Amino acid sequence: MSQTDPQLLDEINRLRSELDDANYRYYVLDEPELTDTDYDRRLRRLEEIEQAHPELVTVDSPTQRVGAAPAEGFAAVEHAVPMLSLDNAFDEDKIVAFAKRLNDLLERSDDDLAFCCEPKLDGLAVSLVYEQGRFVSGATRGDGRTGEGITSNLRTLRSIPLRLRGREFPDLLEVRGEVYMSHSGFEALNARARKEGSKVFANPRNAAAGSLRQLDSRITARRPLEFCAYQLVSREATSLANIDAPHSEQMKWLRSWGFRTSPELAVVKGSAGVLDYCRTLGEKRERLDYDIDGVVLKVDDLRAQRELGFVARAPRWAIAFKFPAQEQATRLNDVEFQVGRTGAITPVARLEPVTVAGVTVANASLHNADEIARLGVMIGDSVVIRRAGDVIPQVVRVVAGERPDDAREIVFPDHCPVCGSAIERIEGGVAIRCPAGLYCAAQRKEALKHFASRRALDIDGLGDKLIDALVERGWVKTPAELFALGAGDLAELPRMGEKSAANLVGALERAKHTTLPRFIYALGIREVGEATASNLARHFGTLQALMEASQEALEAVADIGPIVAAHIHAFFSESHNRQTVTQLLEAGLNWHEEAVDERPQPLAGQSWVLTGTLENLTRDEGKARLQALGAKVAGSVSKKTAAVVAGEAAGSKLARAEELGVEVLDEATFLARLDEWEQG
Ligand SMILES: NC(=O)c1ccc[n+]([C@@H]2O[C@H](COP(=O)([O-])OP(=O)(O)OC[C@H]3O[C@@H](n4cnc5c(N)ncnc54)[C@H](O)[C@@H]3O)[C@@H](O)[C@H]2O)c1
Ligand SMILES: [Zn+2]
Repeated sequence: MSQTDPQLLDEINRLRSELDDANYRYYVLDEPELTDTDYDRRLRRLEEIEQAHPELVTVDSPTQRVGAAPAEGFAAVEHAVPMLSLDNAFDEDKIVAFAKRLNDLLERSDDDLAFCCEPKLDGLAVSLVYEQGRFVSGATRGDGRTGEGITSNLRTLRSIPLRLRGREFPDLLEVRGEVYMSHSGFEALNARARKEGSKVFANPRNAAAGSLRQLDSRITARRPLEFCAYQLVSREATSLANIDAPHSEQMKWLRSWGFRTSPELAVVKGSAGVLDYCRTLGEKRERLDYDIDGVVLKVDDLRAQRELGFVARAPRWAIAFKFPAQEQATRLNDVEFQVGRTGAITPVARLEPVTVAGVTVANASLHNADEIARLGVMIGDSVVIRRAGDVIPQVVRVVAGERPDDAREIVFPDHCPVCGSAIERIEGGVAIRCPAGLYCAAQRKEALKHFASRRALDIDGLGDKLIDALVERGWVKTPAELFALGAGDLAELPRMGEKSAANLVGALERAKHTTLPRFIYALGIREVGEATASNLARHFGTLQALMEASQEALEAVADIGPIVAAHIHAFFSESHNRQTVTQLLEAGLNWHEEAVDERPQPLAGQSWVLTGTLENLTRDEGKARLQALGAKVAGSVSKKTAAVVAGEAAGSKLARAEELGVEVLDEATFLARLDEWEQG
């Protein structure tokens, strides 16, 4: 036996220990550190060396094994038929070579073998066992021979039938498939986690694995997991005519028994058909609402499958064509703060451009300060970026051990990077925003659209497109400038004749005479809707008094809590906003300050309760109309309640009202009374 190069032995040992480590992190902890690309590169290198030196292959080498041993805490479940991995093809040549190899083994002369192609879902493999059509046990793949018993967790997935449909199923049946999480489910789960400060997952695969391998199945039940079946493993004689039916046929049986199978499944001929399928699905990948990392192609003919058999860790009759990875590592060059259309300020990562799943990525979202703290990221770090479908690329983690000496802390601004207004901190200081909606260039369009809208200043003819054009031309920077527009200028805009220009000038002139509630609402103060604007106007009487109100004074207003009070206070504390108000008054906006108090308040001092579903108006509208008449709207019924409005399917509140003898109005009576009161 020849002497083996000690350096090569070193490399083998290092690769094996790195891969063992990566497997443990990936399959057991659901917290990989390597990107899949780095993992695959190491595995391929090890395979290469072992191929050249077969004498160095050991049974426990990562090239010979599947997954990782089951984690503690779960019952070990032995698989009757081992659950294997798949061989990979990273380029088209390898597909052609694969088809050729099979044709040689099967002694076929033409490249026209039928393959069943399916997306390779990026989740985790599970096995489900059915006895007499009932789901009796389910397990993860584990190390291929022994998996983790997770029956009660799997029972919570709605796409796993607990009883099979129809009758033509074997008495003992094993079905395999992938448990995964859709992009939308994943985004929703992470958004909730960010809000609650709980664990944020790096990608849908980790989220699916972490959710499924919970010791408490109530947690699994709340996670948006799906199951897609991809293999029938029958363990027993069956009443079905031909258990050797092609794989694609068996997928149809699974569907008839109530399983979901991939809608993309197709049977194609030869390597040309496969490559065609892979290219088409590759283009479609972007539009799917779930992660796929490639295409699995399986020989469709079961007898041929049996003839081909298996190698150490994978069947010989199937291969996975891998798409470009959705995660890549790159350098974080800088962090900039972007002001959104509605004033939310978000940190954006400026990256060393990197190709992720076929697209160059130079920016990624960092969400907020909490997310940055969670990631522990600094400028200069090497970070892993993930891009999937049309979701904005995300920074999912920092690559450990690669922080340069000159790495810098990410510092949040205290002034808006666009307009310089003092920043407002909301939601416990996690989110920040620029409160100068009508002043800030980043928010100009949205703020003006709101300002001109029907329930605000109601400027007839000033639609969204027109506002976009005015802002883009730089003609209108502040709302006051709207009132300086001349008919001559306006007539030059696209789709504006002289007549409509003159009409708009007239509408602007009319809009100057408004009411205080409309004016307050038009300012676009965060969380100040129409009802709150009316309450503020009624409470303070004048704009001046509102602008000078302290936080406590604001909290004393009906239905205003500390958060809304803080928004209002921050708004009027910002000098740019005060300047906007002054400019509007100078432009001629006016109202009768007393007008608000002149409205009748026949329900002053009364407490009302709305319950059930109303047909002709929303709860909020009902509430706003009652408040405008002076009533308070409460959430529970007591002896002091003046009346209860009971809509469709009213429950305990209606019962309580009846018990206390409180007056109950149905919707029709309520609407009729409202009309009467409002007309005075
Ligand atoms: N980043 C890391 O540290 C790390 C560690 C371990 C593994 N990995 C990743 O996992 C891959 C290896 O994982 P693997 O051993 O699970 O094998 P695999 O992902 O290459 O293929 C086998 C698996 O494919 C899945 N699959 C999806 N759709 C299928 C279909 N239609 N038919 C059959 N199977 C289908 C099943 O879960 C099956 O177990 C690596 O290539 C790497 O990308 C990454
Ligand atoms: Zn700003």
